[in-house]
Amino acid sequence: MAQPFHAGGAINHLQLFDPSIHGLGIMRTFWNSWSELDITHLGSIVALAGVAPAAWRFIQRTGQEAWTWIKRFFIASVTIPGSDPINRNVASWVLAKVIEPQQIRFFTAKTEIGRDGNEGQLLKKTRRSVQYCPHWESTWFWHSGSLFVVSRPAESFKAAMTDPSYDGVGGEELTISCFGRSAAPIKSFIDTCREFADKQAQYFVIIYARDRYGLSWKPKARKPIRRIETVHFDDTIKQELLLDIKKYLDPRTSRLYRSRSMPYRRGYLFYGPPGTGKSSLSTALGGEFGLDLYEVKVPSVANDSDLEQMFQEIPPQCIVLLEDIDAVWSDRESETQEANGAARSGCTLSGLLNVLDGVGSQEGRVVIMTTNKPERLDSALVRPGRVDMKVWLGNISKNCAEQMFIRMFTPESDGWSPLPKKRNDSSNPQGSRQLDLEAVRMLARTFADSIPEDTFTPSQLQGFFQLHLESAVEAAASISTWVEKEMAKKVDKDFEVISNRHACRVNYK
Ligand SMILES: Nc1ncnc2c1ncn2[C@@H]1O[C@H](COP(=O)(O)OP(=O)(O)OP(=O)(O)O)[C@@H](O)[C@H]1O
Repeated sequence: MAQPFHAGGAINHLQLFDPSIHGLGIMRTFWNSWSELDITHLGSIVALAGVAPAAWRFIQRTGQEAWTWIKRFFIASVTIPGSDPINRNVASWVLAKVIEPQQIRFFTAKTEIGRDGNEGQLLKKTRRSVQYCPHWESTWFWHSGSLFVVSRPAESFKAAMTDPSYDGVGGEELTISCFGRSAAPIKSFIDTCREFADKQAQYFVIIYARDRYGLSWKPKARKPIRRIETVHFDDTIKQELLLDIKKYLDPRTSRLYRSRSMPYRRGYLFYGPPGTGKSSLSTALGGEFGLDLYEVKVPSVANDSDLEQMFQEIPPQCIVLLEDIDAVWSDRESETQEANGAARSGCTLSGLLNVLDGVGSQEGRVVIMTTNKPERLDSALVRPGRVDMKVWLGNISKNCAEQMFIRMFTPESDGWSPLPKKRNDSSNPQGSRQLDLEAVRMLARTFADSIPEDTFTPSQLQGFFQLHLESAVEAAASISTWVEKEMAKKVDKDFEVISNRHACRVNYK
């Protein structure tokens, strides 16, 4: 009998699925044992799976194309650069009002640094708190009757996360889009975000610093407001300073300056030994007047154009803190300073004067310069118009030491008492006895009597309090011994030089 012809030895396609020919019988039995699926359908499924990715790519491309057209004709959008303060305002609003209520499940975790926390816990690496930053690329929400989309590129978020000082809010370019042919709803949305941020920020000062590449300003820390009363120095000078800044920030002053063609700016110099509160006072002023703080570490500035760039990007109405301003030398003093091994900034004196006087500086900023070495400053830098008020922050006076003691041990509403815990006191299971404010005041006077006038820095005294925080009585009793020990220590040369300046500070002012 003639056999059917098989081209190229190929078998008939019906025979291909004949279980008796290829031993597929076992597989078929297996399939049938747990599924109704016929093995002959497998080919179609495999073919479909092969087509699916291409189909998905097609749908995506079509979607993107459609989205581009929708954007072009039906969507308004505003892009906010990562370094702008509005960026942080919008990011905070989106986090609080959209992302958190959605109970997002995707986070980036990193060890929290530079935050106030439980000091004891911070000593153990494994106990350091973890910061969880919600991970989102774009989010949709309704606001005041309009549909909004806020998106941020994932790449810039990843880059921000590698910055150890990043606190997880803002700092990446944001694009806000809304359906409609007008950007007005977006502008009103941004106003809402700013009001929201203002309300939130009333308890915090935001400190901006250059990112690690020196390319843009980044929020470095959000510090709880430090009350100005917690920075101890001459009360009269403190009141003068507060009044001066208040008057300067008054909108009428800005109008008056402008109408008389005067540059609207004000400069302050805080000078004194290390640890006397120059940085603390600057942060406290930020809180007092609701201003953000832009920190420039002068010795780290690479060159004049970097400094100029920094100043151009600083918004109006903020504090610009130029720390360690003595690192800027004029050409004539360069050789002697270098021989002394002093730190030198990459920017020059003329570069600094240019940014202080430049167009960008006339926008209501408060410029604060700090130095430990006022004698090194060029007279051109501290002339009126660049520095309008000089504030000496020196070693602590008896009066300030007394105030500091009262602040440290004033009984608080949480039931904490400034007395040592009495061991085995069964009548008082919590071991605390109340010490009223009058008793604290009396101890403060005894304490201050033991402190020599203008000898220790406030930070040294703070160090002492850190050892005796549990008990006002113990602190008052231990101070004489501490003073003796500290006095016996070798006095640092630099301190002597600065202390001598104190004597001629009246001339300096
Ligand atoms: N006048 C002060 N009143 C209260 N606390 C102070 C004062 N001066 C310093 N301290 C405390 O000492 C620490 C260091 O203060 P701060 O950094 O402000 O000093 P500084 O003068 O800026 O020092 P440096 O010149 O080294 O930068 C802070 O924790 C601060 O609380």
